[in-house]
Amino acid sequence: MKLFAAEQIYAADKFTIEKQQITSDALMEQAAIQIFNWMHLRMQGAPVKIHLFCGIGNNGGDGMALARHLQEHGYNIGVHVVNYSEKRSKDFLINLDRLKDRKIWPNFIDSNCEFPEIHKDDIIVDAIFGIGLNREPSDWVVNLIDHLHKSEAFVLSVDIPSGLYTDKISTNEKAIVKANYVLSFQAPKLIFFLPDTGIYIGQWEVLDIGLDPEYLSATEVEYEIIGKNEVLPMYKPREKYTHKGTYGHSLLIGGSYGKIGASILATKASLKIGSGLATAYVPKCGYIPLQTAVPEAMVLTNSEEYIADISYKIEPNAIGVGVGLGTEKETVDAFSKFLDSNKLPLVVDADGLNILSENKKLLKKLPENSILTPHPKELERLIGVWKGDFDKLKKAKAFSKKYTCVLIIKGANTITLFNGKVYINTTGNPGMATAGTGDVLTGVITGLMAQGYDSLSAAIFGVYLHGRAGDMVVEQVGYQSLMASDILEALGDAYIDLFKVPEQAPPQQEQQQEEG
Ligand SMILES: NC(=O)C1=CN([C@@H]2O[C@H](COP(=O)(O)OP(=O)(O)OC[C@H]3O[C@@H](n4cnc5c(N)ncnc54)[C@H](O)[C@@H]3O)[C@@H](O)[C@H]2O)[C@@H](O)CC1
Ligand SMILES: Nc1ncnc2c1ncn2[C@@H]1O[C@H](COP(=O)(O)OP(=O)(O)O)[C@@H](O)[C@H]1O
Ligand SMILES: [K+]
Repeated sequence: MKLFAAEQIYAADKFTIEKQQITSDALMEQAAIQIFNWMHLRMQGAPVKIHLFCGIGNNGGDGMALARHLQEHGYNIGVHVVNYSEKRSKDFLINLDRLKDRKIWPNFIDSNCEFPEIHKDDIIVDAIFGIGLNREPSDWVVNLIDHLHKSEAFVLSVDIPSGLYTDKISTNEKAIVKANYVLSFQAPKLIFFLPDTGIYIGQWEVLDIGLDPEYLSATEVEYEIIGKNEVLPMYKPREKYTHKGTYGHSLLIGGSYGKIGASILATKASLKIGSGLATAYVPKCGYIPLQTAVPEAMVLTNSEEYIADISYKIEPNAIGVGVGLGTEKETVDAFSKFLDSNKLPLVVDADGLNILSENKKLLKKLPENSILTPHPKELERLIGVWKGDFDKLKKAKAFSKKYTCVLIIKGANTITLFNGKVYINTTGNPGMATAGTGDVLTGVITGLMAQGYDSLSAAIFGVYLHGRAGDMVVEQVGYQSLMASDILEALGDAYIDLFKVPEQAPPQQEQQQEEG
């Protein structure tokens, strides 16, 4: 799914208004009706007090229009205009008049006013700022936001939590509304998926407000979120008259004394994801553990406790290097020598990345389209420290461009970057924050490349399947007990799940379930 920049949303807005020959307030009305329907379906006329805090721009306009619909359906509302500027938008004013026509007199709040009392069982609709925020809110608005938080009432934010910019990090975290739920118009926003800003969003949902679909599909974007719909077209089915040679040979280079488990996990993952053959290249101390733990794999050994040379006579189709590798001087030299002769794009993880960070000149030896899979600390060693997520993305993009590599930034919402584009994964959960899950990912991606997936597809699809396996297995084992081996076991389920159509309960039924 595409993630649009604020300017692209404004442009789509303008295009839709012209094409459909409607007024901008008609579009606002559509947006407000969508929010109203969402609330009405869930609240069914419940007499809960709803406080609507509306700014003076179009986000506030949405709030005013929503207030009118709520009032018409008998809801118990309080409308507060957060009067932070004299420059009120045209559609805000139209909706303010429509409220007044219905004898609803909003309470105007400015720097000198007392804030309204809010009970913790009330509902707050946050329509203070939307995607138009362009400077830090005044102190009294920050105080108001603090007042909203102190009430502990449920916060429903319109479009985005007020106080978040769409393209930079706020300097004042107190100026940002913490939303329990965000109803976002037309498409989710990038900030929902980044660690610095995602913390302000409990849950989110997209409401279709009718922006022109053709315009949106023709609009090129930098950011995309990856779910089942995006990965399904990548899937390569298995044909009847094929054999193990058809599905490639994965080579996993890594392991050192005390870290042989990493090689076991990665090697096993490459087979589990469908590689026809797999070879583990490990120091001799890994021979018996590997042959025992993964009888399906072949094992090549070198040296005793860590790898001191990388040479082999096999012809792998994909190579993953780095898990449990260690950073001994001889290992570094072996890796460097290996890079001189190797032509295959690599999957580099863990100590492979640490060696690259310590010896940046080696980066130039990476074949084009290699995949680097750093977690945030490894990324920092590669690209240096960053100031906030947007700076991180900028630096990561520049790095991926400079070395023509696919960069996978692991974490909640793992981000894959390549060729100036950014793909944000939607699977995975905090249960996966546990030893060895990254090793499994390395094996998964290597195994996909062995089967002929190009680097970018292997990265995006691998990250998706790895996270999906984590999501499926966490339902059985729980967050705390999830271990990397559990993800391995669930990889098959993640494949099968690709072809399951989600069961959608009709709204009526959904309602009954919620009540029951
Ligand atoms: N195409 C869409 O997605 C639609 C968007 N709509 C709404 O329109 C919103 C955007 O509206 P606006 O562009 O009017 O902007 P906002 O309502 O987000 O911001 C309010 C206005 O205040 C000014 N401002 C920004 N930061 C300020 C600050 N710190 N202190 C004082 N004033 C400040 C800005 O210049 C802006 O015009 C969206 O978030 C959404 O809620 C809807 O009305 C329907 C259509
Ligand atoms: N909070 C989280 N939510 C979703 N996925 C997570 C979370 N924490 C970690 N992960 C995933 O788990 C894996 C951890 O990899 P890594 O840090 O390299 O672990 P290790 O080195 O122990 O194998 C990555 O794929 C990452 O995306
Ligand atoms: K808002």
